[in-house]
Amino acid sequence: MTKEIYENPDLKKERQNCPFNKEEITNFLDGGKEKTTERRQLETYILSDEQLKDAVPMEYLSHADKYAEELRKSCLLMHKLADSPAGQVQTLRALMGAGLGSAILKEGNPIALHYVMFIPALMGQGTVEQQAKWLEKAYNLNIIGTYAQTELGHGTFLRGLETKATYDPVTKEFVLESPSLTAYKWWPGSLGKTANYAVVMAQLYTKGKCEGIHPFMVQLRDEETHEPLPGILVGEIGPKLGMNTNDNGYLGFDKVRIPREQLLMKHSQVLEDGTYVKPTNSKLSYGTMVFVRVVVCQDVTVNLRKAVTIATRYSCVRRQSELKPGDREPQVMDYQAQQHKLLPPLAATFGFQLAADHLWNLYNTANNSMEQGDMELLPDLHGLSCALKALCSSEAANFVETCRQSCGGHGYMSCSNFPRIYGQVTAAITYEGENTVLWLQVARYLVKTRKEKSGGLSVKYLIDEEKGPRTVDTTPEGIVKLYRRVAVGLVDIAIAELENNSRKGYAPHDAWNHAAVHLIKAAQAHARLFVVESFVDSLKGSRLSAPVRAILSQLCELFIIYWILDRSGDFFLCANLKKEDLLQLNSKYVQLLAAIRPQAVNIVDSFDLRDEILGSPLGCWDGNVYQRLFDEAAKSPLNQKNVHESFHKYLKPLLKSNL
Ligand SMILES: Cc1cc2nc3c(=O)[nH]c(=O)nc-3n(C[C@H](O)[C@H](O)[C@H](O)COP(=O)(O)OP(=O)(O)OC[C@H]3O[C@@H](n4cnc5c(N)ncnc54)[C@H](O)[C@@H]3O)c2cc1C
Repeated sequence: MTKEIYENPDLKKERQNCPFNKEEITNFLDGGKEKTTERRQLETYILSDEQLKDAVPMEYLSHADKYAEELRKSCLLMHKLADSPAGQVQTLRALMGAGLGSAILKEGNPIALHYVMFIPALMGQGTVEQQAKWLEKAYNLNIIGTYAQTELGHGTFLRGLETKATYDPVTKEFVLESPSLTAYKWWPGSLGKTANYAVVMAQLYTKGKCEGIHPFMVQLRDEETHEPLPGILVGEIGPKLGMNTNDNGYLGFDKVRIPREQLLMKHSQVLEDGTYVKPTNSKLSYGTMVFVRVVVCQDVTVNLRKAVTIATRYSCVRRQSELKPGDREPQVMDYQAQQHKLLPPLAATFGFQLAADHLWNLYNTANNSMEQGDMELLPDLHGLSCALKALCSSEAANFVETCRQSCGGHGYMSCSNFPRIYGQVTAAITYEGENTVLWLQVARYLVKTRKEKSGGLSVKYLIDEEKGPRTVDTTPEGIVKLYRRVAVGLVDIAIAELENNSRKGYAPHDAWNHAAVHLIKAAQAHARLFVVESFVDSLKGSRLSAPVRAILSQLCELFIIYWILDRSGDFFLCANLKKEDLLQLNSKYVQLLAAIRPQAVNIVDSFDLRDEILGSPLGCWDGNVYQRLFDEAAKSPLNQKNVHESFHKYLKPLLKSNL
């Protein structure tokens, strides 16, 4: 007899009569049927290993024990790589990401930086000889590295970094020094306890002149004992909002000597006599940055999918209050207010992924021309990747927090997994380029393009003016036009502000600083235009069945209207929007909420996120929320005895003291 699998009756009902094929959406998101099969095989291979499961939930371990436990699992995963059904590269990508990887390494992977930053830095900055010397060792995990750039005193402003590497032509060595407390490296992941090597960014001094920031390969710890080498002062920076087992660290240098050959010399060199040879092209490292930012967009999107799945399933299980007097309490998902919280982030997961895919395709096209020596497309792509990274991370962080709030009190439990998901997504606002700083870089590119009438593909709309009457058309294609008008209009407002500041007598840098609010708005509008355009165009161009196309088109429309309603002032100001248009969009929006509501569970099911990946009693496929919450509470160390020893030590004396 087969054991009947429990399924919450409300969820069961939600899943009946699904008008579209969920598997088709799964395949669409995975990038094809074969990719889905491959992913599932890999998930089964990894998640069925008992040794990779937590005996005790992470929350109950000390800071040090958490690190040790995640390191144990991380090393075990590396041993499993060789037999993986998906191949090493695919498996590594999955294990470092927000999906499968986070099911095992919930608080962060202590060796992630080795793959995410150290190896790419060696590949991007090392000469062929340098790669031959270190890459194989790195791939074989004979050495584990990190990327040490940020310091206690400086993150964004790279020219302000203080770590010094002074060339000594007598010994043909560089001398590394941290001249002050603020010069200490602070933040690099894996640096605290795990890595024994690092690519260190330092100011290069030779022949008495500073040549700016350069990458150096530095051994930090003895390969046998793991003790820090003489002159290396290294440790962990302590607990953070999230990602607590990434052992982010600090690092100082007390006159550490390294051979000249440890300057990574692919782009610039120091000759034996100390002569500095400049890089031929300053844009050469852009390619890797575009790649990393696409990965950030994909990861925050997966995290958002997790949050939306948890909140949507829970909202269909949870019944609360009274909608119709005297009736049974409704599922909270039936409140329009709840739909307004959850359906825009649900739609956003598609918009962000399609935009990231679009950027990835542009990157591959640009790479081909780069191989022919043509670097022209790269600055444009660089700008676009900054814009998309900043938009996806900040919007996803807000949406994840809304999902948490939508689950009421239970969303505040650690076991809901919202705190961890939020911790990961909000970190992406700061790393790989702090978002505000990225927005301002994007704005500089937009202003330059608009003023000089010259720029790349993504900003062509700033050069080719819209022709014809500026009517308002609320079809998806018409709405794209409105976003375009807003993007152009906000750039013009920022330029006017800059000119106004100049007229007031401000120096250019002050004029820029005093226009920052407008500049950032313009950059954000540019990023939103890219997402909206990618979403609309991708659906037009795809070979989807009619039912899948119908639901994705509804999500697309909902999302592009949601952003207009949220920022209607910009559309009144720049896109010729009238009160009647806004009212019409408002009623379209609420109609779409009602139309999508019945399919919300089916859509999140099509994300195909296993319970282990969701890691939340609120979001499990079976909807057995209350039993699972109780099971989680039973794991609390405070529940192992009826009376805790602290009662006798502290509470009882107080109770008996007759104060
Ligand atoms: C989870 C996590 C992991 C990290 N991992 C690594 C790592 O592996 N290796 C590494 O080297 N670093 C790492 N970092 C550091 C990260 O790269 C820096 O935190 C980031 O570059 C921001 O620098 P900062 O912290 O010095 O902030 P600051 O630059 O001091 O920024 C502080 C505030 O000032 C604002 N600001 C700064 N400059 C400007 C400007 N020009 N105009 C307007 N506003 C400005 C910012 O917007 C921000 O609001 C990590 C950080 C985090 C949070």
